[in-house]
Amino acid sequence: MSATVKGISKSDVQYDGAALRVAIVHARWNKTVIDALVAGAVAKLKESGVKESNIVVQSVPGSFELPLACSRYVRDRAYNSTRAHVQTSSNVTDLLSGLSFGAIPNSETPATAATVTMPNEPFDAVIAIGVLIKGSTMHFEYICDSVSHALMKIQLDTGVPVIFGVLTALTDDQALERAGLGRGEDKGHNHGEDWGLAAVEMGSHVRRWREGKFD
Ligand SMILES: Nc1c(NC[C@H](O)[C@H](O)[C@H](O)CO)[nH]c(=O)[nH]c1=O
Ligand SMILES: CC(=O)[C@@H](O)COP(=O)(O)O
Repeated sequence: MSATVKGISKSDVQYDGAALRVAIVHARWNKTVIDALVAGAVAKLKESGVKESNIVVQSVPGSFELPLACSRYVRDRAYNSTRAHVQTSSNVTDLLSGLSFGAIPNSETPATAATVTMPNEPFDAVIAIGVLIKGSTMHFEYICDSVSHALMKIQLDTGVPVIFGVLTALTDDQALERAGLGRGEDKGHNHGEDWGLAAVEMGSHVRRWREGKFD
């Protein structure tokens, strides 16, 4: 039996991630697999030159929560970059940008004279990581379908790449093998690595396209 034809081919371009900011939003269901996938993605991001300080990792309860979280990392960051306010007396650390935030000014706590608008660099790509394993009900099907469509909508609506890192496995072994943790002779391949590389490539493409470079 010939080897499978499946799998992604290597890009003939080595994309440089040095200037990129990437968010990884991951679910917490099926932790053993999730942890391997996240580690694989982070490893390839760093190998591609993405600075550790430019990699934000955020967890959510389950895959069903991925779209809302990803939309906030994409939409708020991209559309509300002027809303970021930094006050001298910071009391809240904003995980999104690593800046210390005072309370966002409002009628009770108006912005102080020291409030400044800080550049709030948007993320170049967001990697959504989840592991769905089929159970005995239709819950699996409904989550897989709704989450995949929602993540696609976010990226098309915003133009920010949302890498689909959601495993939709029918068995534990299918999930384990796709994280390089196969229990048989063939350990499988860690798909998280592919997602890290995809984030760097797509983030680089979007930057070039934004500059009008389509060559
Ligand atoms: N069964 C799995 C879930 N289920 C939980 C949902 O994703 C969601 O958190 C809950 O319905 C509350 O809204 N999530 C996974 O990521 N993987 C599963 O296998
Ligand atoms: C993906 C799921 O939600 C699934 O694991 C839940 O299992 P069950 O269908 O047996 O409730």
